[in-house]
Amino acid sequence: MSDGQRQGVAEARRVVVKVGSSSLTTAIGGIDPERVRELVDDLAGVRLAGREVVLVSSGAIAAGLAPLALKTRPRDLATQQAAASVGQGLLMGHYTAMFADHDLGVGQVLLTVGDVTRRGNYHNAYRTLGRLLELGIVPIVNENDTVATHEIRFGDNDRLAALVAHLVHADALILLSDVDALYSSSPSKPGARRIDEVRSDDDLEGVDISARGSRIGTGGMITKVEAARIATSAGIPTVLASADRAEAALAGEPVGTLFHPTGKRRPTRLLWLKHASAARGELILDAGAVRAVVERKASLLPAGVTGINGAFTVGEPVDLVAPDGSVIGRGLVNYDSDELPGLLGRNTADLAAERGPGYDRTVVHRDALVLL
Ligand SMILES: Nc1ncnc2c1ncn2[C@@H]1O[C@H](COP(=O)(O)OP(=O)(O)O)[C@@H](O)[C@H]1O
Ligand SMILES: N[C@@H](CCC(=O)OP(=O)(O)O)C(=O)O
Repeated sequence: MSDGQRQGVAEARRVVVKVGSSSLTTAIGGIDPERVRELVDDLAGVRLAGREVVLVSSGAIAAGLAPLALKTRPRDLATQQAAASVGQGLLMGHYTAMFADHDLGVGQVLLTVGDVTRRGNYHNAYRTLGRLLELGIVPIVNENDTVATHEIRFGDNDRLAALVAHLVHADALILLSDVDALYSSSPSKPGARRIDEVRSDDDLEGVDISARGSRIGTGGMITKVEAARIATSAGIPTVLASADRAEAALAGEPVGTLFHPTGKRRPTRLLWLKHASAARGELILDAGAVRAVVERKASLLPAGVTGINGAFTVGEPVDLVAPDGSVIGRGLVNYDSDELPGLLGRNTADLAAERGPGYDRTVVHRDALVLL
């Protein structure tokens, strides 16, 4: 079974590979060209063997530190963004030159949460990545750090990579880091045990992933395990391995930790909605609306909404809240928050007769809604 999954990784036609800052930079920050070259050589080999590769690369902020004479990763968002702005170009410069040595072209794709939660932007991102792959280009994805604010940040590229893997219908996700596998506790602790395979959440019980990662990386092991859970829940096998074993991991050799698929592929946009979106507000439902949405999988109509919180516009994610305060789902709302108060509790036919045909629309359509 595990050999089968490794075989699946080896045969994956389309792979998303994520590499962390700590695997691309020197201990004091700044790009380490040798490490970038080793990675590029491995990925180019895979690409030239006919497989499609999407690289999700961190390292923009780390690469921008030295040129700005910063000794450590800045705490404030504006300076992080400035560092990312300087570093992203440097990083792409290295990738462009090094892939060109293999006669391969690269394309930069910078994404924000909104790009993958709003219907139009999401299709756009999907189309662009698909076209780049058709053209034989290696897309290099990062978060668009220079414009992302706290509210609209993914914050970590591990989760972004899992969502990109789902977006491009990847057959495997490879998370490369400075650690060679998942351990039962921080590998620096005595007695930490290597975990070769994770088949379900049960295998993660008692595993301590709380220790902070490298000084250069952001998420540590928490975001990697979360990314693996997102990808495997959507049917994508995931391997966590050391960056210097990229070739072996992609060849399906027994390196790192293999996370087995736990679920099946689901409509892509809804996965984004659940894992990548921060709710911009809340809709408070009455008991009948909760039953309709949860049991009958119906759309939410104005008649079942008793109140709203927050400020949001059409197409943004909102939480659906039951009368007892529990969040039952998340959906993309069809009205602006300032329009809704006058519509609450009203019947759609009456609203349409009174205000015009546009007012017979749902507040959240069932196709744009996930239950939590
Ligand atoms: N249970 C664990 N198993 C493996 N590594 C762990 C664990 N808990 C914490 N870590 C830490 O997570 C680090 C990787 O995270 P991070 O530095 O953010 O990497 P990256 O820059 O590749 O995203 C490892 O170097 C390790 O010290
Ligand atoms: N977008 C940021 C990376 C954020 C991040 O997740 O970093 P890491 O934990 O090193 O994968 C950058 O390029 O610096």
